[in-house]
Amino acid sequence: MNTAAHLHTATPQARDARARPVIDIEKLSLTFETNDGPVHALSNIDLKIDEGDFVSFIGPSGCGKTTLLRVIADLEQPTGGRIAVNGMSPEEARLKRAYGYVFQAAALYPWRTIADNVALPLEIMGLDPKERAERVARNMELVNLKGFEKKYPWQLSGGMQQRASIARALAVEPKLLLMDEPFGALDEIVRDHLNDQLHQLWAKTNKTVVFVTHSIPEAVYLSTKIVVLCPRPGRIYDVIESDLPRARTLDIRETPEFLKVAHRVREGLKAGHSYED
Ligand SMILES: Nc1ncnc2c1ncn2[C@@H]1O[C@H](COP(=O)(O)OP(=O)(O)OP(=O)(O)O)[C@@H](O)[C@H]1O
Repeated sequence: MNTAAHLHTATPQARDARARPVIDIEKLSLTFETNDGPVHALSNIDLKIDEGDFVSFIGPSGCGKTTLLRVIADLEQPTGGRIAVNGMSPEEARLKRAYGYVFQAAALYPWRTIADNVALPLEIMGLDPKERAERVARNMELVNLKGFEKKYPWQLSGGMQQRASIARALAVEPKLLLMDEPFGALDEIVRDHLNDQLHQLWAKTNKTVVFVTHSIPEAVYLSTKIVVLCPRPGRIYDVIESDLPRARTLDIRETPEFLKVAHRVREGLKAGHSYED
């Protein structure tokens, strides 16, 4: 672990905020009671995420990545342990709209234009039309969708639809962005492009991002911290503090430093993997 290098490259705001983690999880567990008996989705999870961190959850299918993200978002209730989001319970954080959530599928309403999809949470919040229009324009520009406001979702490519769903999550102006495999269904080239854009967006806005993925290069390219999970029960196998510079381009994937972090993630995945699956 290279905490010194990590702090050295953090912005001043990120350093100040390190006093209190954005997400603080202690001894958290979650067991689903099913007809086939209990499923131990999460067991004994300890994790701290600081402001400005980009944290990826990676691990084999069923290791609890989505469940952990949903616990942070107050979409699942833990059965044991403690979790605080911005010093509050996940429920309080949700009610205060402390986070934006991006799902695996873009989930845009086909009968609304892209701009109207991005505006939807702002309508629900009751923002006046002028502020709404400003926020829609600002966030569509952030995800490079300027000029596509009047299009309908089906007129856009999969990658553009996913960018629109990111703009919708950003429109509520959360400091925390929770993303569940947002690029999983896209081809490699589009995914590379969106990884690059997401990285730039994160660097520009200094948001805290929690990101679920199955892809080692994606996790290593995007993250300041990589959490490797393993299944049955779902638990943390390794937490890797990346010492790659915060300013990166996709070329970094060819460097020995990148390959070293990727190797450690791969070793963690192998060790925690059951080949009976
Ligand atoms: N609502 C539920 N009821 C019962 N079991 C559930 C429920 N949600 C998830 N599980 C189980 O909890 C475990 C963790 O699931 P989860 O979806 O969090 O894994 P994951 O790592 O995100 O998997 P994937 O990579 O396939 O999306 C799995 O065994 C899953 O079947």
